[in-house]
Amino acid sequence: GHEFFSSTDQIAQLVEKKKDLLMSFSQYIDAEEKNVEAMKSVYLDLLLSYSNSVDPEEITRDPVAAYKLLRQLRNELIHIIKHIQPSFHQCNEYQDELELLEIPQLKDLDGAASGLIRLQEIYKLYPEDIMKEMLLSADEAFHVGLVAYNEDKFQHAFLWFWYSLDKLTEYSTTTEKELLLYVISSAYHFGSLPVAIYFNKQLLNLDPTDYEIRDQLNRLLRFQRKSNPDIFTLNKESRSYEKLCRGELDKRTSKRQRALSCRYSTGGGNPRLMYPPVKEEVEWDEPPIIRYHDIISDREIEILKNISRPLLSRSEVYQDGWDTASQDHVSQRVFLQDDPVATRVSQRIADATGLSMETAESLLVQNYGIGGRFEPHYDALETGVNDRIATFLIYMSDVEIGGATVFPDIGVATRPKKGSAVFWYNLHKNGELDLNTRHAGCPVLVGNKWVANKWIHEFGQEFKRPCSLSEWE
Ligand SMILES: O=C(O)CCC(=O)C(=O)O
Ligand SMILES: [Fe+2]
Repeated sequence: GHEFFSSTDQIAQLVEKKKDLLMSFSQYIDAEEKNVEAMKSVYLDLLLSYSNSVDPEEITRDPVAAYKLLRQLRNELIHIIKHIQPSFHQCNEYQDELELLEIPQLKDLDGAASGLIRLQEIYKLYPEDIMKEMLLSADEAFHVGLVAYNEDKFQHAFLWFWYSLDKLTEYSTTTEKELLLYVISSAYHFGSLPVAIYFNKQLLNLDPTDYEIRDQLNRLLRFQRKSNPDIFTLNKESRSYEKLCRGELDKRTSKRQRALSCRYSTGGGNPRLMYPPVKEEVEWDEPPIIRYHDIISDREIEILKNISRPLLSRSEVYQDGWDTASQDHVSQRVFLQDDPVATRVSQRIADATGLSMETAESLLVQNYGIGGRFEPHYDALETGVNDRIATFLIYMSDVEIGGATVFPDIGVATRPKKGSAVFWYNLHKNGELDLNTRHAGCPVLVGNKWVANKWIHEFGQEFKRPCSLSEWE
């Protein structure tokens, strides 16, 4: 290396070097200045779009708008980070903030698209029906189509690709050729050769010299069968769970329901219920499903939601020996421990049901996602000892469309009503699982769904709900 003190010429050269460096320095400043200008304009754009935006809770009522917002936010956040990352080393304070900032991942977008597809299946909706309030762009619809395609839901995929084709503009990232290829493949997969052939001809028109596409067309023509299946029969399988979610099949419209009652209860003279008494409504008789109206105030709900918000995490179900996030249960939840409002609510549940909360689980607050749902299940864990004897399910929001709690085996659907709760026993008096208590949370079509569960256990109820050896109770 250089040794500067032993030669004066080396010192002289250093002066030259300083001149070069100053030059580079000045160029660097120019570049930084340009960068700052660019950042300022990006910043102003983003700021403008932020101040223009409406209440996010209002947007997420509509699943399509929620999907769009999630995509847009992901892109914008990436954009911001790309701009400020190079300056990391200069501003240490931002480093922490950036690391804390969690950006939606691609799997979030896929999950959101999957939610839209599930809504379509259950509520029998075409893309146009589900986009009543908000339209998707060609690229957005293409992505939803791809997710459906990867889930082997080719009819839905077809409809989204077809829609996307219609919405294509010069600004779209996806191309007509790519879309047509997917349209053809989807039609082929759900068994409609005439449709596949029709679109293959259209594709060939784009470039009549494309041999691969001509080959594919010839192959399809050879395959062509006489049958002409109806491509518009969406989701033929109609499980009673899904029918109930759509509001079909609810047995309670019958005479049997009219015989059900509504009353004010003071819990057998419980002083805490004398004023105000709880409003009890029998939603179903066998097994009894009781609705308690005005069991929690709007203010209490706001408090519970606010403490839960930062703590929510993806619900997991026990599967193959692991707790895993599942497509069957798209929501986020948190058990609230040691919270004064939760404790007050717990006391009210004890008063209303006459059961002990000593062995109950902490209050579980849940918020559902896009197409959020909970597929049919039992709340009882079938542990044999100290199982979940009963469920107290509090509705912390109204849901405009969808989101009912349904009991497919008895044909009952209970609608969310803010401030009310439904209560039922999961176990017979002999401790056996009551098979009629299988239930599900329907996908939310429009609205935000918040619920809170209190799972009450067997221990401590011996004198409050006497056991019985009878098989019928
Ligand atoms: O959200 C609902 O309606 C049902 C929730 C549920 O069944 C549960 O959390 O166990
Ligand atoms: Fe449940």
